[in-house]
Amino acid sequence: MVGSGCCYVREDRPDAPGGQSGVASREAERRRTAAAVDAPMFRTVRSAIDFRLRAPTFSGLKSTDLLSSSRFSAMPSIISISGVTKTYATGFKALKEINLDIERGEIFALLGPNGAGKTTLISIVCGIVNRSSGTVSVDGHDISRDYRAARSLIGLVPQELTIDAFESVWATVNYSRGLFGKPANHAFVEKVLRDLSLWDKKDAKAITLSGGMKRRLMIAKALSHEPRVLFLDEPTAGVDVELRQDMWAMVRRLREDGVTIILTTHYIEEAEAMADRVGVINRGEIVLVEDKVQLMRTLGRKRLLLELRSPLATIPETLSRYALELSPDGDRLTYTYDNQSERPGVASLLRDLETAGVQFRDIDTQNSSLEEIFVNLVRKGA
Ligand SMILES: Nc1ncnc2c1ncn2[C@@H]1O[C@H](COP(=O)(O)OP(=O)(O)OP(=O)(O)O)[C@@H](O)[C@H]1O
Repeated sequence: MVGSGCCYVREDRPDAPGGQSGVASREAERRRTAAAVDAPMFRTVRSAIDFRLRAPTFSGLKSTDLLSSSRFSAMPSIISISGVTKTYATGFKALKEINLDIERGEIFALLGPNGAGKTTLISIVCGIVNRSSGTVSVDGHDISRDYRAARSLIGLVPQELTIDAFESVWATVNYSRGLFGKPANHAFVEKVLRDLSLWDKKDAKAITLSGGMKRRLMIAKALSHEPRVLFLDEPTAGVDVELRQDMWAMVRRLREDGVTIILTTHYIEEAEAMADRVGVINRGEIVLVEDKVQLMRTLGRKRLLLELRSPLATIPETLSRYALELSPDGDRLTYTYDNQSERPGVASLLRDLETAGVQFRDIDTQNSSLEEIFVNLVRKGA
């Protein structure tokens, strides 16, 4: 998970043994943040902003599919990641030559199994982790040479809660805005709190908020300095279904306001519900970047379910070319086919069923979910 960022450093809790007072704690956070924002550039690298779509090729897709899949390709990318690698001090290669462009105004879901490198990649873009090689730019600002400008465009919502328990909602968000050197703007902060349904809690101390409200407060904090890009690391981990849907709606509203959103999630349904594009990372490599709708069309499978009038003991020999599955009770036949497959079609199956004397009382089709596609991709790359 994304760890504590430069502006989300873990605060010393006043209630912790030996903890600081709220004021001292805020002062410590201010100093740490200022130090991080002023930190000398990690390394000077030549900016290599490349506005071409650089989706990696995937065996199941034609390059034309990839090129045509981007609804945003006419606009310059807001984040451009080029040849980024990361080798940790242990010698572990967490990222291997990552090339990825995030398009302006999109919701991009970065999916991958545990340890795939999602957090490492996000942390590099946010300037929390140093890359070993490669370049990253945010809206044209190189994250090394132009760190302040790049960082000020980014809001980061880490998975861990990093809020001062004894501070009010109002103070938390206004203070966070100040950390980025932005002048006070109470009207803006009010709008953020209203949009996140936190306005009636503005005077409440963070400790009195529910888990879901705390999570929304983290988002308000991340939005306080009016970033153009919002990173959400597992935004709905441990959040109930109703709140999850509220958060999805909120993220969509942010996108309508022109904020680009990059989200990591283990809930594939979340990516399916929200993302414009999906990137899959596995073992430090991006194995796929694709428009979600296109992905589901191209890699998705369909299933034809036939409820039989009378159970079958075995599948008739004349139907063997269809690779049908018979349910254990013999009541149902399932025919799975790729959307783009050259296998015999449904019409010929229905004809052959009739010839074989197999009658059915109901028929249904199902599309495979993004989850199935994801599991297949990760398994292939394993
Ligand atoms: N500081 C570190 N030193 C050495 N290895 C690290 C360090 N941080 C992360 N790694 C390793 O790098 C790999 C990628 O970790 P990362 O946290 O980026 O994965 P992730 O995709 O975010 O995983 P998860 O979904 O579990 O959060 C993992 O194998 C992890 O153990």
